[in-house]
Amino acid sequence: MNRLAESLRQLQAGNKKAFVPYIMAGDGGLECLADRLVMLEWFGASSIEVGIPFSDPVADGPVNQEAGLRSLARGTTLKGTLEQLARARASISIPIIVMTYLNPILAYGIDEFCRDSKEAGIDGIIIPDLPIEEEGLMEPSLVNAGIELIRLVTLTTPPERIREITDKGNGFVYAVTVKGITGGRDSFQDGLAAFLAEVKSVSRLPVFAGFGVSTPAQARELASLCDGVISGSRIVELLHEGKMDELEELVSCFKKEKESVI
Ligand SMILES: O=P(O)(O)OC[C@@H](O)[C@@H](O)c1c[nH]c2ccccc12
Repeated sequence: MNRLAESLRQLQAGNKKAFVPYIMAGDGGLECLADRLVMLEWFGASSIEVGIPFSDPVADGPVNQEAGLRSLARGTTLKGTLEQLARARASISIPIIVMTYLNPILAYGIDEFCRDSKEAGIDGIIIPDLPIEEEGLMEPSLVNAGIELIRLVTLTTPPERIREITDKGNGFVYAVTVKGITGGRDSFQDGLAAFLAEVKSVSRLPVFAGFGVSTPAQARELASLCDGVISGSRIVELLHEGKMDELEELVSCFKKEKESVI
């Protein structure tokens, strides 16, 4: 069983919610990536989503876009990121999920990317601009490398397509909770509870929800409707501003809850 499947099994067995922080590789310098991953695991992250900077990140809001630009300005490459992830692998045990648009993979070479990702100990991958109709392009190499493709469903995905998407793979499904791009929101969209209930009812996979989670209270609210939450822009911001106490408070929000119950 791969690390991601095992982690999902443990969460379910322990009746625990997952908290998945997203960070931009190379923001703050690629040399600090491994330390940041170790810190996030220590704070209580269940998995970590690592973004590859890209010049045209269509799903990203301003905070993530700026982090990507800072990272690119420092010369971050996909190759360099995979090397740092390989180095980090020895020090962390939780799953690593890479988020990248398709173009950097095509430029790197699909087979080479899957091979090097496997060697780096990457467990899953999110490719927001790869529709399921085009997955054939990547699938054999990913399967060969034992890397799970994490697929997205959104508020506008019709039910039959949600079923089709969640019938695939052995990871989790990423339920996007807003109509729009990544970034903080004051409140969640109307109809969100019904949407997540629908995804949960058709999905054989655990359902993780993301987009717009910036506070522990929002994370708890959302987690009551699904199996885990993903938080990106706020994490990126707190790291950039060096607000480590607040970062710990957010990342550990389910861990603390659990401990205080005991
Ligand atoms: O930033 P938010 O609103 O907290 O959402 C998570 C998000 O940043 C992260 O999962 C992500 C970053 N870039 C993406 C592109 C597509 C899908 C997801 C993402």
